[in-house]
Amino acid sequence: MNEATSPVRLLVHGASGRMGQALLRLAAERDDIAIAGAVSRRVEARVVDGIPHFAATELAGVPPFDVAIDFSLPEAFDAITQACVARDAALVSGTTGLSPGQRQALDQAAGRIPVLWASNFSLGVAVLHELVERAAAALPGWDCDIVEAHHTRKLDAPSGTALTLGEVAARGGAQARYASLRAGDIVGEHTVQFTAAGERIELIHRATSRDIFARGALHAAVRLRGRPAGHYSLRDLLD
Ligand SMILES: NC(=O)C1=CN([C@@H]2O[C@H](COP(=O)(O)OP(=O)(O)OC[C@H]3O[C@@H](n4cnc5c(N)ncnc54)[C@H](OP(=O)(O)O)[C@@H]3O)[C@@H](O)[C@H]2O)C=CC1
Ligand SMILES: O=C(O)C1=N[C@H](C(=O)O)C[C@H](O)C1
Repeated sequence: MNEATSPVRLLVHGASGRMGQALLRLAAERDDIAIAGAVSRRVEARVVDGIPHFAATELAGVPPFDVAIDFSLPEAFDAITQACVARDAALVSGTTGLSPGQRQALDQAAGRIPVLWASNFSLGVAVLHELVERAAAALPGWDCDIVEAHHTRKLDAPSGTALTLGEVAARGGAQARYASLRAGDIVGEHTVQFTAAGERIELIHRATSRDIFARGALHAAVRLRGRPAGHYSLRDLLD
């Protein structure tokens, strides 16, 4: 079996989390992915459903892997980036709340390995980017406000998606303001609102399942394996 036909050996970083659990469940349904290992801050069981689990402190000792998918926390991000560079493996990350220094480190890593970081792995948000840029360019002088709502366990605000939408609006000439709501178990909602005297446009994306993010990340991982070093976007890897 050559690399093109063998399953992608995947390391899931942040495995015990909400996203990590969705990734493990959905990866198990695919025959083009083999889970090489699962990493969390702490481990309670060494092997779960045949998958070896490792604590963050054991990252250097994980089995060989082709791609790591990281949905963890900013404080865990440097270690997985370095581990991917050390193993010459690709990195797919959705961790939000990264510092400017961490974004720079990601750019440096992209000089050595294939890297894809996205604040949102859903197809709907990718399309929302295009709509927001067009609306911002077509509505000079209108107020642009980005309102995001998430579950109460989310640590960063504004959300990574909101900040990216703000960057997209800026490309169209709008300067966005942000508002954040934390309530219940909301998976993730983003409203981009353009307002002028007497009228208003609202562009809304509502995620109701984390599976959409996990599927997007798994899709990216399969398509990133074996590519040259560089910084890739979801668009680069779409079918
Ligand atoms: N880009 C996107 O599409 C999406 C991005 N996200 C982002 O993904 C990240 C994770 O979200 P979510 O799954 O809800 O978070 P959780 O809090 O549910 O999970 C965090 C995970 O990171 C692990 N972790 C914490 N510290 C370390 C460490 N030092 N080393 C290794 N692992 C560590 C935790 O392990 P332990 O349980 O042992 O503490 C846990 O497995 C967030 O930044 C969130 O904003 C979320 C959804 C979609
Ligand atoms: O933490 C989450 O849950 C989410 N985080 C991402 C973000 O910060 O934009 C994506 C999604 O909205 C869910």
